[in-house]
Amino acid sequence: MRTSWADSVANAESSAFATGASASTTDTTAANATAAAVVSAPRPPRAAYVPPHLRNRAASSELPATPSADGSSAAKLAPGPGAPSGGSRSGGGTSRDMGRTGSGGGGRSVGGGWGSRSGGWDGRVREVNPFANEEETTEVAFDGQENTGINFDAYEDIPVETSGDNVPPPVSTFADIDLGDAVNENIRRCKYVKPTPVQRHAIPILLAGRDLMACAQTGSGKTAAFCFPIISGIMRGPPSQRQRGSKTVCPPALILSPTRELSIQIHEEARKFSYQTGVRAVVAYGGAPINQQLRDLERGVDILVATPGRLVDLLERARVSLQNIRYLALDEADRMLDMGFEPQIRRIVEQMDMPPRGERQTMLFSATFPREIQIAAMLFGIGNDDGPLMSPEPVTVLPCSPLYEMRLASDFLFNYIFLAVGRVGSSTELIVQRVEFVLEPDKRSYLMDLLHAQKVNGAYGKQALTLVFVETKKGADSLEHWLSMHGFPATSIHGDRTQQERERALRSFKNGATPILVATDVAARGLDIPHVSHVINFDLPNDIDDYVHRIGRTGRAGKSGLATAFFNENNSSLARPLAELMQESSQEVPDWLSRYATARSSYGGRNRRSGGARFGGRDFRRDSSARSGGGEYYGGGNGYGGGPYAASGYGGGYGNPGLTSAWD
Ligand SMILES: Nc1ncnc2c1ncn2[C@@H]1O[C@H](COP(=O)(O)OP(=O)(O)OP(=O)(O)O)[C@@H](O)[C@H]1O
Repeated sequence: MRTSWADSVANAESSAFATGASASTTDTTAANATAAAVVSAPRPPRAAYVPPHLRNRAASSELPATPSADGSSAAKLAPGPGAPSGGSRSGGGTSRDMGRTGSGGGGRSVGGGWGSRSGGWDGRVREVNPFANEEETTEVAFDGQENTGINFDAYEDIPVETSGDNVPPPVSTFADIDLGDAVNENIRRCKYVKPTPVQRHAIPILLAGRDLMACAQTGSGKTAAFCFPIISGIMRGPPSQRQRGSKTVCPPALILSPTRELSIQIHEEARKFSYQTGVRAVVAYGGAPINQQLRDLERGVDILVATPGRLVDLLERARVSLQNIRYLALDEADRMLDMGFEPQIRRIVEQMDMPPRGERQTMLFSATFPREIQIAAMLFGIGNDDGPLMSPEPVTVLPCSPLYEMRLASDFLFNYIFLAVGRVGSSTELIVQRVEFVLEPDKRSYLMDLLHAQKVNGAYGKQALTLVFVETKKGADSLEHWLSMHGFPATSIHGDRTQQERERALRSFKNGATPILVATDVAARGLDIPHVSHVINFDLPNDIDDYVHRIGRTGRAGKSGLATAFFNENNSSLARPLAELMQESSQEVPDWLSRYATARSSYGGRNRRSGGARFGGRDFRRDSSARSGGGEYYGGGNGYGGGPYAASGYGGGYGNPGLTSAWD
């Protein structure tokens, strides 16, 4: 068995080599790049905020060009959100239809059409080239690798489901979407040749101004799927406003994510996508000096990428106002709506000055959505323009119950479109999954065998990174120490490390200095680290969705990867969903795991997110039993405290205070 591990490891790693670097490969971390932007760059002179629509004009106050009559791009998709006619959008901000009606056309005329956006920020604030650092380091670290090995064909036969009213059709190429010359140039710089399936579907939906709940597999390009339409909408929209003399900024777009590192990463991506468009992205997250972030905000912000805790802080200090928000994106949305984040999210979205749903455009993205969130979206108010399909009143809502989480989701969306690329919560077949039965005391020696196999096979180095997930922060420290003592260069990331330490660890992992990263769930979601060829679940999580996100740190952007899990009695509640997931992803399920799964089902054990009967691949507005309020999920009227979810220990993952994920 161990020999087969070694083979798998070797195969996965040579395959990682063979497939080459991802489109945006770099061996510098997002944090590094951020630091480069913030620290190394010469500090630009403080400047008054200049809104995007004015930034690419000559210093003399030119009038906007006459709307272009150029029909050449008329056949292309153009953003719907508030697309103005005649280049002016003022006065249109209050109706429910704000940003909903445009079907293209008028918006492109601002400033004489996309072609006239020469790019660049206001002359007084220098925009650092987000690609410069990357190009340099890419040459050094990944010499000889080009972005040609990305196997996006692997996604081609994935079933796609969309539902909702009047779903805009997907596009086939980036050329089919009128994102503008500057964004197109950035797509080229990113070396994106064609849109991934989630991008093909989501971008037209979002450009049409519709709310969206989108689920697509890890590593399939969701970040660009929500960033491109936001950038494009901002470029075409009204200028961002700020009262003269006020220190409060009012960005038109807010992207929330659950961890600091993910926020940094999204910000880096947004900076690339918006380079020379005049759209300015700023990041704010906890653990870093707030003064620096305040100064950055003062220079102007169109897209604020933030973690919820730090955002609440900024709102309380009145340094940010949400009154002009037109685009709200929740990345890792299911996590953001989970118990741990709920108070902050509800506060941000409902209790501050953010325009209500219907007046802003809301987008929820994740690789996993528990079915309760989908059902909630259906039940409480996103059914259609006339309002909720069902009144929420008859249902008892207990805080800390899944229904509470469901209500939260529904509070955000308006007449949304549901998009599922692949089965909701599924894992890509690009990841080879192995599960080994390993008793607790044997785990370290098994791990050692795996790592030795990698070393022996000669693929141990910069381009073959191994991510080891453990359950606790203490466990992470201890395993890191143990590995280092045994000659394996390792570092760790978890919630007890300072932000500086976390960013340093990530950097040294990414650049291969310490090719083993021991992590808690703080690194489970969203992080896009090139060359992670092996994810080891040293401790399995309690929740199958967490497993999906963890293993999704490998096998990204069409590349293959390997995921190994150590399973024992302590993980028996995960046996069934794990076996199902593996089966669905065409993986070999060991007999002993199937037996565990069967035994577990026979006495009713079930992981809350698995739900046995699957929550996958469909919009729950179509589920008549749910619609009627009866059936499996609403029967009993017990406020969701028990039923299928009780057995799995709801909240046992992130709800466990021992497993802090740094969300601030
Ligand atoms: N159209 C494209 N062509 C080539 N590469 C792409 C394309 N779109 C995205 N990528 C690359 O694919 C990788 C994964 O993208 P991204 O991080 O957005 O995935 P994701 O779906 O958000 O994953 P997760 O669910 O783990 O958060 C990134 O390196 C990104 O640059």
